[in-house]
Amino acid sequence: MTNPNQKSFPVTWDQFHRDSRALAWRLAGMGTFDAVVAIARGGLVPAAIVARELNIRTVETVAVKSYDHQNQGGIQVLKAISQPVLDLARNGGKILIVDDLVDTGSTARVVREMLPGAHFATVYAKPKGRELVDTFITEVSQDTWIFFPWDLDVAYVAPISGGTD
Ligand SMILES: O=P(O)(O)OC[C@H]1O[C@H](OP(=O)(O)OP(=O)(O)O)[C@H](O)[C@@H]1O
Ligand SMILES: O=c1[nH]c(=O)c2nc[nH]c2[nH]1
Ligand SMILES: [Mg+2]
Repeated sequence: MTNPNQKSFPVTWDQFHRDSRALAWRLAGMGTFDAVVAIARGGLVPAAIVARELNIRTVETVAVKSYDHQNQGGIQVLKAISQPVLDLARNGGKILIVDDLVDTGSTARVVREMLPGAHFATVYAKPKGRELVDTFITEVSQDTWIFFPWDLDVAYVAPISGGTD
């Protein structure tokens, strides 16, 4: 569960939609993208929102897993980028890679190697990985854990004063 040494940054669906739209607005000023590559699973939601806003119809996925709960393990590529999208990139197509966040940058580093000329965008960024991202919306400190709406439920919370109700 939650690491007590970390700050917590819970994000609602509403806020995530707003922040993803803000990312789309920022990207809209950067020309036309020929395809979006979502880093599954976390990148699927912002990629769908950005693709809708920017009218990008070619949507590809790459599946990379680096965390079990909040523990980082080795990077595993579970699904590679399809050949037609790699060919598009090789022939000069403009590719947008989208993920929900960059933390240590391990995931970003691996996916960037697959598509060296692509534009890498995330909604949130932590300092260690920030340099690997071309465009992001909100930075949080390295000791913050971002809780995404798909990992949350509505639940009781104890009062700040420490009482029980
Ligand atoms: O910068 P890093 O330290 O690599 O961390 C960031 C990555 O970690 C999370 O994915 P995770 O591997 O947990 O898989 P998920 O997207 O399926 O939740 C998140 O969605 C990013 O892809
Ligand atoms: O839900 C998540 N929140 C985070 O802050 C994070 N960092 C890496 N992977 C993460 N997943
Ligand atoms: Mg991920």
